[in-house]
Amino acid sequence: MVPVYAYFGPAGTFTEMALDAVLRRRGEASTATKIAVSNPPAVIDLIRSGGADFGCVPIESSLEGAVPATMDALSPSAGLPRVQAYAEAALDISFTVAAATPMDPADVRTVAAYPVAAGQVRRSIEELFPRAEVVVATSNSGAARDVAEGRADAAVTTAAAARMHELATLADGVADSDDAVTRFLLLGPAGPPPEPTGADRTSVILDLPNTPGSLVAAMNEFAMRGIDLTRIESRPVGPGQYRFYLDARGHVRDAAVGEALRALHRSAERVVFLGSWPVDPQLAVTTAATPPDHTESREWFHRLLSGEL
Ligand SMILES: O=C(O)C(=O)C[C@]1(C(=O)O)C=C[C@@H](O)C=C1
Repeated sequence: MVPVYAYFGPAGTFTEMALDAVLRRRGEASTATKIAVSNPPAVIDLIRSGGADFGCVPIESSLEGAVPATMDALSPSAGLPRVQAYAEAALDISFTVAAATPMDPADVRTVAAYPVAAGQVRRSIEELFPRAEVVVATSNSGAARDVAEGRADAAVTTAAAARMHELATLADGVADSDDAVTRFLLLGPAGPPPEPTGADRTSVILDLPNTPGSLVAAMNEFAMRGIDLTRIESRPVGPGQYRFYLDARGHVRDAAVGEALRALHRSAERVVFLGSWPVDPQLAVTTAATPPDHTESREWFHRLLSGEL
């Protein structure tokens, strides 16, 4: 059976481009069945209910930070199955501003933009369209549809969505920062992680006891084993209470990472394993310290127990 891949749509979003990049890497670009879903939590729900085999969602923008809707949906509430990440894709992000027909920038009064996108182009839009007001769209591709259907004069969108809706490009390569990158995850149901590649990322969600030092202690399980943390986020779960999301360099099958996770399981109220997967080559860092080799110490310990030493 051909796997079904859900993504945050409609067609023409950056999320679809990220999914296409992952499918090309997996050699499935021409065979996969793709279905567009209206928001990231709905993609995750579809995986949990078995309506899709995999799903692609944005997780983090280098300018706007975490995508809260994705983060919250990743943490399963009681009784719901865990989802797991199997791959990531990083995309350089710049936007196309398009209108139904070519028009004078001074005549643009409303610009439809998805809020995460609006945050990445605020200054550029003020400069390009000084008389425009930004109106909310449901996605980057949805912004183009808003223009095609007459709800806004111009859209902050993708080149693909502008083409799909036969819009006229007013500006291309629009971004307040020229090094904006958004990272996307390919999610699926819980299962064995892909083989270690030597440049992997492992991600966990932690519910920690509300006691002094519990977060420091959790981070120290990585630090003391020489494991580099690449991301630390929190999301509120109640007044003054937080859930923590930690990404670490390495694979759960690396002895050091496995030991850190087992230690967290002993001390945390809940550890949700979000997966181990290859880092997108664009984000690979070569300077990180190499974790100490745990194989030798484990063999030493086994020999000690067996009385060989
Ligand atoms: O995939 C899209 O086009 C989206 O609308 C999502 C999204 C995001 O939520 O981060 C993706 C990339 C850009 O950073 C802006 C928006």
